[in-house]
Amino acid sequence: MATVIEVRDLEKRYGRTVAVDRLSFTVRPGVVTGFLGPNGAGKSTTMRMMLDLDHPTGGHVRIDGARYRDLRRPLTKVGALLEAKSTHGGRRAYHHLLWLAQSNRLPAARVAAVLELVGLAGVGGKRAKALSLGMAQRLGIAAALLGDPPVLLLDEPVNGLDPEGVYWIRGLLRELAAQGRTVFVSSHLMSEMEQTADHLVVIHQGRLLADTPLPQFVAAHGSLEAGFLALTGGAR
Ligand SMILES: Nc1ncnc2c1ncn2[C@@H]1O[C@H](COP(=O)(O)OP(=O)(O)OP(=O)(O)O)[C@@H](O)[C@H]1O
Repeated sequence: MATVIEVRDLEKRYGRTVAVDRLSFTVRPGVVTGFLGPNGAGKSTTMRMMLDLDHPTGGHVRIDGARYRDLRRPLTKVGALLEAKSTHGGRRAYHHLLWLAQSNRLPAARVAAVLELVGLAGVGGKRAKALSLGMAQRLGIAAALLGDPPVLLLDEPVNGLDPEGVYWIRGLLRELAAQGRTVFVSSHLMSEMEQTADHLVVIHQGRLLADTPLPQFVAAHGSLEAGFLALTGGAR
């Protein structure tokens, strides 16, 4: 269950744009690690490279020493939420998950279990295009949990959730971490991170600004917001 993700000297250039600039950090099990940075900081690019969806121009990511693409049954090792609205619009929520389960040799019973877990038990028959953004986020989280993976990578999972949904996901992330999973969650919402994360990885313009336990970060800067603004130059 205890899986470590190592990001080493990771770099991604798009022409002259350096989206990710020699980034190194380690994501550890049993805690929620918040991946924080302003819009355009390079969070999504980093997460795509963690999942081998994008090729680094330098450095690498290892999940318990392996590249994502070399994992034998990826859904049972790493669950990910990137684009909540990437589901085929005409497909019903239940069938979307069933297709994922069957194509990954996961028991069909997991589908009902994860729909229940994310609070979508009543709407499994709805087509994806009929789901609100909040429901689509929940469906994406259900897909991430399908293989009962020790690692969860979630890109802005709070987007589109109402206050009840935000409260729910906070509890879910804490529970997943308490189970010993490695939980890596990106956000540009500081107040949300302050209430959810145990550990922070802060980036700006593709570079690492901080890699520290949240309480230490807050103690050093007064608040997460003050520290974040000071580090990213927003307070100037
Ligand atoms: N496919 C691409 N081609 C060119 N530039 C890109 C591409 N993808 C990302 N970028 C650039 O790389 C930088 C980092 O983008 P990225 O989407 O990773 O940031 P982010 O931290 O996830 O931002 P947000 O919070 O807005 O999603 C930005 O300058 C962006 O314009």
